[in-house]
Parts: sequence; C-alpha cells; structure tokens
Amino acid sequence: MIRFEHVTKRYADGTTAVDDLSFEVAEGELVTLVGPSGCGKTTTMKMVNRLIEPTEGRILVDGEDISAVDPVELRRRIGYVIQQVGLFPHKTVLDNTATVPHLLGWQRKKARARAAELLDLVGLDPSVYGDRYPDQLSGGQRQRVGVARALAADPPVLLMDEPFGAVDPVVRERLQSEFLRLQSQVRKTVLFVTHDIEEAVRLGDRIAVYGHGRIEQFDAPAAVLGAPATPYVADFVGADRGLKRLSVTSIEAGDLEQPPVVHLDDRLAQAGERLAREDARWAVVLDDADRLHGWISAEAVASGEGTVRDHARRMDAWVPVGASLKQAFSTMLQHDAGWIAVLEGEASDRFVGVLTPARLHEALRRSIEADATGAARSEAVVETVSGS
Ligand SMILES: Nc1ncnc2c1ncn2[C@@H]1O[C@H](COP(=O)(O)OP(=O)(O)OP(=O)(O)O)[C@@H](O)[C@H]1O
Repeated sequence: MIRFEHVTKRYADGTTAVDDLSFEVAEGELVTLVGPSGCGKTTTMKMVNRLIEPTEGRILVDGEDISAVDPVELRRRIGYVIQQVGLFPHKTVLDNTATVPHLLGWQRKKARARAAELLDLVGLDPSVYGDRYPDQLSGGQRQRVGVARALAADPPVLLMDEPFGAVDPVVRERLQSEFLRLQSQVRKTVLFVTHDIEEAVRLGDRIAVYGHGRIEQFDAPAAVLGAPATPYVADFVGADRGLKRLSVTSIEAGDLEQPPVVHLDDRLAQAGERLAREDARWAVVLDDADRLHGWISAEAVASGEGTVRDHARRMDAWVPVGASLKQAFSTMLQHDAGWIAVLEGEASDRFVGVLTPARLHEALRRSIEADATGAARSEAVVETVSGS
C-alpha cells in the first residue's frame, strides 16, 4: 500500500537524512518507525504526503507513483496527525473535525454528521465536546480530535508523527489503547513515527528501527525484541528487552499447566481420587456451567465428608487466551496469586488451563527460541531446571 523504492533524501546543506530506503507497508498494516532523534523518521514520513520531495528513488501509494499526483489531491487521501495537533483555535471541535470533508465539498450537514460520528469513535461525546473550542479541551482530548479529524474523510492511509508525544504517560497509554481499538475497526494503512520503543512495540504490526538514515531492522515487535539484528538495535531496544517482550507475547494454550479439574458438586472422595491419580496438590474448581469458581487444596480434600463446594476457595484472577504475558503477570501481582486461570470463549467463560510464574517464564523463553529458529512456539525446546 505504501512502498519505498531506493529512496534517498539529501538536504541542500549536504545532510543525508534518508539513505537508499526500501520497504513496504501492507494494506491495513500499522508500521512504526522508531529511532533516536535526527535519524530520518520525520523526513521519511513527510515524503509520503509530499511535504518533502525525495532526491532519489520513488514512493508508491496504492500502486501509484506519488510524484505524478498533485500534492493537494494526494494529501486529501492521506490523514495526517502530528504532535502539535494544529487545531484551528477559532473553530469548534465539530467544525475542526469536519475540515477535510468540508474542503472536499461535502454538504455542511453531511460533513458535520460524519464529524460527530468520528468524535464518538475516538471517545468524545459530540453532544458534550462538539461545540467546545480547542482551548477548552485537555491535551489528550485535543489529540483525539486530531485523530478524528485525520480520519474524517476516510482516507486509506494515515501518517502519524509522534501523535501522543506531548501528553503525560498515563494519558498516553490510554490514547494508545484507544487507538489500537480504533485501528482494529478501521484498518487503515498506518505509518507511525515515535522515538519511544515501548510505544513502537505496543502499536506496530511491524517496526522499523532506524539508525542514521537507514533501517537497521524491520520486523515484528517480538522478533526485534527477541533477536535484535545488530548491536545497535540491541542497544536501542534496551537491556530490559526481555521485559518489554512480555507485552508483545501472547498466551497460547500450549503454555498452560493442566491441574486436575473438579466441580462444586463433586463429592470430596471423588475429588480425592482425581488428585491422587494425578499426584496433584490442588485442583481447579469449576461450577455447573464449567465457569471458574476457584480452587481446592489436597489437604482440604482429605479433610473429610461433603462436597467440593464446602471447602473450595474463590479465586477470580484470570485473563483471556491471547492476552499478553505482561497482562497475565500484572494480573498475578494484582491478585497476589501464584497462578491465574486462562479462559476463552466469547464470554470468556471456558476454562483452558492455568498460568504459573514458571510457565510464564517458559513461554517467554520458548517464544524467543521460536523467533530465533523460525519454529512454532509449541515446537521450541528450552532447557528447564529439573524438578522445577
Ligand atoms: N530542512 C533541513 N535541512 C537540512 N537538514 C535537515 C532538514 N530537515 C531535517 N534535517 C536533518 O535531517 C536529519 C533527519 O531529520 P528528521 O527530522 O527526519 O529526524 P527524526 O528522526 O524525525 O528526528 P526527531 O525524532 O528529532 O524528530 C537530521 O539530521 C536533521 O537535522
């Protein structure tokens, strides 16, 4: 969808900002460009909407060489969000959002209806915020209007240059989550510039790590964190890349431990047999509808008469299959739990297994090994300390 072919940009003073760059962003893909200040990220991005012209090479958008497209026409097809949002101070939020549809000659009513829809989509109630002016919004809200405005004419391509760079870390994380949710609905082809590696790995389907004017590595976030291509990339992603990788590695069913499962109405004797057969010290307890209830220890099972219901302990720390290892670890810490349940199904009500700290560590190591060898994670072999 966006294709760079041997693109070089040399400024008049001789600075080579971008050097023989070739890469492609597929349709509906979000690629983050990440790297230190001055490495050529913004120059790369601005060449896509012809705010900057390349010295050599060519750029194709949707198969079309953009050097042959009128820049004004081109920009209407490409949404652009920047850090200093650049909202018109004398226009209301609704009118700001309707800017491009208005320029495209849409009728005022239709443009405003579309703007209201977009504001809603970015989490701003148009009936509350639509008539406000930009200086009556918080920084985070202004960024949301910036995103809504960029999407208003439904452009297939979105360029975002540090769009969340000016807000505090808490708001930034919220905007990132909202943007991911939005992107899963609108599926734009996005080029996203950031100097923050955490943001790059969180948002990108793939990330391009920039050195000076060149891409040092272009790969999925987990691969960049798991197997940096060069010492430069390893240094840039940081010594704590293993930790960062937690947020881009999702839980697979094969990562889970399978303790015995008993039901609330099982007799203790029956549960005891299960535990003895599997030589287990505890079992997961499900209710009649197979929803997670909690757990029961071998001691409690051995304690006497009655049913599991009389001795089961509640435990509601869980995450869905596909959640990140980071989310799982965070849930474990939040509940001060030695394990958490992993559930699946539309209502997240089907028990699939449990994740323990040891299993979490193993999943992380397996995913690193899988990336390094190109194997599936379930087939990756890692050494573990015996008895653990
Ligand atoms: N108009 C210009 N004339 C000369 N050199 C320029 C010009 N614009 C940018 N540069 C240089 O080109 C290089 C790349 O700049 P660019 O803005 O693309 O970097 P960046 O990676 O986006 O940095 P940042 O994260 O700080 O925005 C830098 O060395 C910069 O000084």
